[in-house]
Amino acid sequence: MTVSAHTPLLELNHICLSFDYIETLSDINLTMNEHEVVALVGDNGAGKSTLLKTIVGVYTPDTGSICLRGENVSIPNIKAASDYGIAAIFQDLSFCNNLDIAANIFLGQEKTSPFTIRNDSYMHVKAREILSRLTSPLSAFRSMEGLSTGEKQTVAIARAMLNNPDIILMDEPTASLSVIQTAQVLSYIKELRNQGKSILLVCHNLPDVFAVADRIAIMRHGKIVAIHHTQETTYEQIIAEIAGARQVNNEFINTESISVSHKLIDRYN
Ligand SMILES: Nc1ncnc2c1ncn2[C@@H]1O[C@H](COP(=O)(O)OP(=O)(O)OP(=O)(O)O)[C@@H](O)[C@H]1O
Repeated sequence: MTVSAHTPLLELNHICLSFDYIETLSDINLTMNEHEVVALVGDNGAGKSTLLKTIVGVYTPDTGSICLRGENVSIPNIKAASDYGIAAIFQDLSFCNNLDIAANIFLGQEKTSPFTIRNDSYMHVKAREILSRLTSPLSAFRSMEGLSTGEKQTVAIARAMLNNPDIILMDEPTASLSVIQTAQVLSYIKELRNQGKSILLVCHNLPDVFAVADRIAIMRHGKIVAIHHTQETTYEQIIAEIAGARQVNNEFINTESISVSHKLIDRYN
């Protein structure tokens, strides 16, 4: 297939996945382009994390296909995803607190010299390079012990950058961060987009979503129910779609539960 300027970097076509006969992902269609941040929003249990895990091969879709630059690919596991240039940062960040930042960036992918001696100097140079690409002031020599949650998130992003992926999937990277730490992580996301990366961002916090996303995809009950360009939508519309409302005469009428919609509007106001 010829790759044109319009061929999406990543394309999910009719992805379906069930757990114990319960459909968790239902006919998911989504594209991502280079230089793009796509936010995936939805209430708890909508299927956002499951979708990220399906893209990187933790789960195999029952039906549907994944295309990279127009080519159908099979991604059986996270290693294969990495080989295809897709990295993921999940919510449960795991680190070795007794090691420094460089060693944690290389965790499981340590660079060795002849005689399998760990090549610490290479790992520090490379870790410094990745951190500076993110514009992070963290030193690769610092111990993980005592890092703040925001600094740990920075190390997780740096670790995802190790194999220079084209696509980075992030599951709630700003959850439980302070205002300043959140701003820092959002600035890294923008920086990665400027470098041409494509980012799929699961995020509950709508101000964060509106701050960085180019497009917003709304998931409800395992389906993508709408996709908007960020500049062409509003908080109210996104909240209404998360809750399952529909617009009648410029008002959002909740077809599923009026109280869910009000609760969400209260949460974000
Ligand atoms: N391995 C699994 N086995 C069975 N059910 C699962 C599995 N993983 C997820 N589910 C179910 O799939 C549904 C979607 O879960 P998922 O974690 O993807 O939602 P989410 O939108 O990411 O929610 P949250 O915002 O709470 O993380 C939930 O009902 C969940 O219980």
